[in-house]
Amino acid sequence: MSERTPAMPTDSPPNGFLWGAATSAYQIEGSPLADGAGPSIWHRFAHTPGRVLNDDTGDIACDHYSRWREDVALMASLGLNAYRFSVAWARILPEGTGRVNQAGLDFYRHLVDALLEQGIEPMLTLYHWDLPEALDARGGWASDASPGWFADYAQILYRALGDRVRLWITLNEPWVITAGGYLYGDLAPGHCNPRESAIVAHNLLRAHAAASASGRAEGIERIGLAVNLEPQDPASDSPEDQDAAARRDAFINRWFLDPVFFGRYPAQMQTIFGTDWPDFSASELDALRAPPDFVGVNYYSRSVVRADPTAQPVGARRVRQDTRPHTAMDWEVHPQGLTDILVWIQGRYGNPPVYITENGAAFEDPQPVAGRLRDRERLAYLRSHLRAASRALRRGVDLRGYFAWSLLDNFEWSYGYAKRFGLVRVDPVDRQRLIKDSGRFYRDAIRRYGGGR
Ligand SMILES: OC[C@@H]1[C@@H](O)[C@H](O)[C@@H](O)c2nc(CNc3ccccc3)cn21
Repeated sequence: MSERTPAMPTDSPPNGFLWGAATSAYQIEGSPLADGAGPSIWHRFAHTPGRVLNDDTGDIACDHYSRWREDVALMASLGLNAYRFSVAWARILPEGTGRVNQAGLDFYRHLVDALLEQGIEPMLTLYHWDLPEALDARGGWASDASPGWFADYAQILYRALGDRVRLWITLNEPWVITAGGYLYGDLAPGHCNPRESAIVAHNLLRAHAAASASGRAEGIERIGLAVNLEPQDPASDSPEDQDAAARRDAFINRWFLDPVFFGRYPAQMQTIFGTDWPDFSASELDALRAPPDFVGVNYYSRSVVRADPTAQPVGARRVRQDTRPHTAMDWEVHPQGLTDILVWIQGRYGNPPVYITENGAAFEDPQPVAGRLRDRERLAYLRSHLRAASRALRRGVDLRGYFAWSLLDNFEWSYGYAKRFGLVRVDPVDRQRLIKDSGRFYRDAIRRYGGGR
């Protein structure tokens, strides 16, 4: 099969299937303080020496804030019929609450209108990690007031864009927000405090429920939650490794989905956090129950897990599969894990509608030659994972769309610009866009199997 022939599933996805790409505000926009916007925790974090590789910042990023018209045209040239993006909260509410910055609302309204003119369905993420700095100064997600702040912000956007945007996501990856920002400290705001992290996770769940309720009140019908999911395969059939994999499964995959679907935390959370786990009342737990209208699945890889009492707080660690291919993030390439996790959702949570809201890979790209960039590894990753998604469809998973991560090479958080996930190259000097071979493959696959725009 040649690289150009999209080796896609034999059976086409259902009618209305979305073929998209995903980005987030701080990673692509640049101009973080333009037109009245306030600073976010990522603006502060990236400007703190030593926090981001090479001290890179999102001050320019992909310059999408200026180039958004060009980027919508690029999406149309790829044949996308959907685009997932996030709104920078501090562009809308520079102080996080109170005064609304009309220029911020105008930016996103123009973007949405341009997408719709091209027949591209917008999927709007309300929060993709960039909390307004002013709210972090008031306790951030650890504050009991944070769910109310978030619901008020969401309501402003529902009222401004609810007549144009049909697909909404409250939070992107509450697990990463919690673990990266408050447990391990490698992401903004850079805290390392287990008890605080458990409170933050609880407030994020309260915030999802509050923003879902305020969306219902505004007549919004499709509100989802995007979660990073990662199958946890035990390294051996020993009870110790089986238990370790079960703990890490609860910690990563069920910490947030069980509460929103069942109104309870996984039993292992008490074991993992010990005395740092708060004593939540029955009513506090029941209030977390807010089943999403769809689950956004962000899938990249799986983990093979071995018990390790020194690897806290879970007592488990990943075992690198040295004989298997890995991406530039050192994540194993394991497409079967996508099928497995989609079937797992189907069985555990009652076959809810699902979108793959992120799937992609960073690799060391070759330099372009004669206007062509041959990113063979990323193309192969994309092909194998589209096939994996097709296997899930054949198993009856209610899969409604696929969003490649990412449309553009962009700011990869604490890695800065050193890791590139884009289907489209962004030149580090002049930000010129160049569609890579993986982007061409995706375009051909959409032409061949998509319903078209
Ligand atoms: O790392 C690639 C992307 C990132 O650019 C997105 O903003 C974010 O939504 C995202 N989530 C994951 C998967 N989960 C993850 C796990 C541990 C640390 C960081 C991310 C990968 N990615």
